Amino acid sequence: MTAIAVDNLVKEFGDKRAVDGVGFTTGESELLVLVGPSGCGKTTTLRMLAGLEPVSSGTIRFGDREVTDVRPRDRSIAMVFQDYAILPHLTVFENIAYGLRSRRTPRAVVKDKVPEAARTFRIDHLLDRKPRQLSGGERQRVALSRSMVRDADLYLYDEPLSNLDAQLRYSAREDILTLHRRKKRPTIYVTHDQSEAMALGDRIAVMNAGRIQQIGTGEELYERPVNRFVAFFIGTPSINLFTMELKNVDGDMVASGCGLDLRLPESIAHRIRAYAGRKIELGVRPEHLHVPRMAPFDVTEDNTIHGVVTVIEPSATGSTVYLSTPEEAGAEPQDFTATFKVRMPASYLDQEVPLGIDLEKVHLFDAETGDSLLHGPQGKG
Ligand SMILES: Nc1ncnc2c1ncn2[C@@H]1O[C@H](COP(=O)(O)OP(=O)(O)OP(=O)(O)O)[C@@H](O)[C@H]1O
Repeated sequence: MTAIAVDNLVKEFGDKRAVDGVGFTTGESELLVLVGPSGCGKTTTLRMLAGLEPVSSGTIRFGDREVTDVRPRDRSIAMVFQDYAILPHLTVFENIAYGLRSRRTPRAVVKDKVPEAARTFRIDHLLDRKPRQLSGGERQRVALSRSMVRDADLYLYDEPLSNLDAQLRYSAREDILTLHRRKKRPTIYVTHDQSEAMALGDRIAVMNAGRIQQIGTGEELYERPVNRFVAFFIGTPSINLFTMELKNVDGDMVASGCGLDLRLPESIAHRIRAYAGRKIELGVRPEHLHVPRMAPFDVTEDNTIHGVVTVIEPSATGSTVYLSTPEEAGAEPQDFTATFKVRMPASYLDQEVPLGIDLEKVHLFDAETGDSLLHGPQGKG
């Protein structure tokens, strides 16, 4: 079976570099998600893979075969677009069969495969309908059925769920995983939604400004982001970032700033002594802030942040609490977020509370470059 290898892919539109040296390989049955903010070059990368957009430079290989300049129809690709590309004048059956017919598939095969795919996606009772008689979710499943009937070397999805409401999106994710598990072929899935990326991807490539910032499993990206961008993009609510200075205080490494002096544990300190005197951003994920009496570690003045509670938002699993560092802390107040597994009573609103920071789990980034001091090319982890 075919795996995909993309090397140093560049796309320029005039003097705009939309894709700037993208490279990755996929496993033979891997689902790789490209995720990133609007305009970062995801769709352009996908269109180059499909052959719909010529590359400015770089190579694309499907297994042993270089396809960089091969026409789209000779690439053996099945693609599901954001707008599903469903033909309004054809019935559901004919829409699903479209790719097979255009490849001159024998009638008997079409007659078998189309209802089978429609059954998989629970639209077999709609085969005679026209697209205008379908709901958004049903149309989306027509598009999935159409890619199901094809035996392609590569499956591509461009934000196929963005037109669906939240509930349908969850069930459609399952449909996509069903299709992927049946096909066991490399699949590239584009989305701007990090939670969708986490739910679907075997691995995730986070893109920004035309480049892949990091590729890894959801867990790797979440726990070991190589830079501030990845740390901030992955995870909801986003990681809290505090601009601070690293100090060596009698051999201890202390992160100082925003009214805080945080004594970093030796597990982190020994990796960053060379950075003493440098400006950093300290990243704390909202779930790594703890009410002192419930913290799984000792809360002391070396790991405490004080915050005035500004908003308490109940969530399915507890509460999300928005806070601001108190004014008298000797620095500009800074907003930050904490998530708790329990409901915080409304009586805490406008109150100042101490929270323990799990310093074993913090992230440190060079304030200038945004690179992690702990993970990736600059770090040792
Ligand atoms: N045909 C084109 N001509 C000129 N510029 C283009 C063209 N297609 C894309 N671009 C530009 O290239 C950049 C990347 O676009 P692309 O559509 O790949 O981003 P994206 O990450 O998929 O964004 P979105 O999530 O909004 O679809 C954008 O700045 C876009 O304006």
